[in-house]
Amino acid sequence: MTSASPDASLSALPTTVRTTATATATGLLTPSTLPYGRAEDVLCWLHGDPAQGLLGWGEAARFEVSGPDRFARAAAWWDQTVARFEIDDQVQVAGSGPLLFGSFSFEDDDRSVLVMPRVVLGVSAGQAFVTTVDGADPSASTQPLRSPGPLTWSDGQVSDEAYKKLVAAAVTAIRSGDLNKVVTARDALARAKEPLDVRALLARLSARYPQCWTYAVDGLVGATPELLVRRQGDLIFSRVLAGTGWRGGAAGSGRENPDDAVTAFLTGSGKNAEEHRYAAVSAAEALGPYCAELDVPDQPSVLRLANVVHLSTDLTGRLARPVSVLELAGALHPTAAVCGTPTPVAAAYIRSAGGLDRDRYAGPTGWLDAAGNGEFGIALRCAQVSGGTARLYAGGGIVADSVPENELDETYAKLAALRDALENA
Ligand SMILES: C=C(O[C@@H]1C=C(C(=O)O)C=C[C@H]1O)C(=O)O
Repeated sequence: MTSASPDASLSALPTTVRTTATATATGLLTPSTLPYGRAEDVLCWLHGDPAQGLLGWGEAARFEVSGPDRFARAAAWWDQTVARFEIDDQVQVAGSGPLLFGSFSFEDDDRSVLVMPRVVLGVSAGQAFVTTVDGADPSASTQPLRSPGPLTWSDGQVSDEAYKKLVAAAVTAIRSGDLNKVVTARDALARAKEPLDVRALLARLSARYPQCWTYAVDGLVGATPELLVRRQGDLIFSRVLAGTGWRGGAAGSGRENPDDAVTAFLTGSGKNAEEHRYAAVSAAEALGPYCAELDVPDQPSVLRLANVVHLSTDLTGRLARPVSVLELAGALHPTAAVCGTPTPVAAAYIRSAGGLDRDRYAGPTGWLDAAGNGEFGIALRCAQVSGGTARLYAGGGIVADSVPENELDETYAKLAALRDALENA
């Protein structure tokens, strides 16, 4: 599925893109700068404290695509589109000039969405800038952030009981076949009386999770700790996570994991270390063919977030030839962290197990510029927001000795990121 034939969509496309420096202080790149509007209209990529990154609104161009070649088709559409622009980029930093936000489906046959905003506010390397398309007015008529008000919670497609059965079935399949690890997932639904203000969720997420990348593309909103790939010139970076510990109070589950035991559990557990090593090596194998140099640390580090801790490995490399961040994201997806191992066996198991429709959850989500530089995270710790409804997603890696109750707790700990943002925004 594409939104239109390439020629038809190109004729309606914008022609001029202009980036100028602004005096905006770094601390002012906040979601409250965005105009209030539908969840689907908010575009965001923020990281750090004070936050740097990109906020976008308005739709200058959109491309929807599905299929196993969706990354290549999106890259071809963007190259063709960019070639027609008259570009005046007075800043020349990461994210300046023509910019595309994108969010790809986990499975091949669901919808992936790419949106070029009409206005972008950015801060990169301490430099603030604004990009406008076809002379768009960059001054947003802002409104105060709106809190969601009282929420009603209900099961999504996969209830607590259904999730425990899904985990138990996965354990049986792992013990009896050639599957080593598979990532199962579930959802939960929150309903508010009024349409949700995505800006308020983003503000809460970026303040609480500065080490994560807070994102929004076409209503998919979250703060991911896992950066699938960054490409800037010939440098690449990827943060691989696998292995999760969580603090007490998995959202009222009654089963607690004491705070000081978490790191010891993660670093002391052979199972976690082995699973993590496998995830890091498989990411390195996907990136290797593109790289002249690739550094893979021997030992993982511990990434501490407000709700969970993870084993984490940062890969850094130098490309052997220029290649779009979209091609790199396509080569890495799906990683062992969100699919399992061996990849084809785990992917087939996920399709046949009758669990959750993932849509864009666990798919690559991020941005790219005219030269194919950019950043794509894995869409985790997220919700699909539409009107007053949010569908929250969470999952975890299942291995031969996984225990369904513990796995359910792990999803609660992961869901807490969005749950807290909804309840306290
Ligand atoms: C699948 C999720 O997280 C992934 C699974 C992890 C695990 O199994 O330990 C850790 C981080 C992520 O790679 C999720 O957050 O929904």
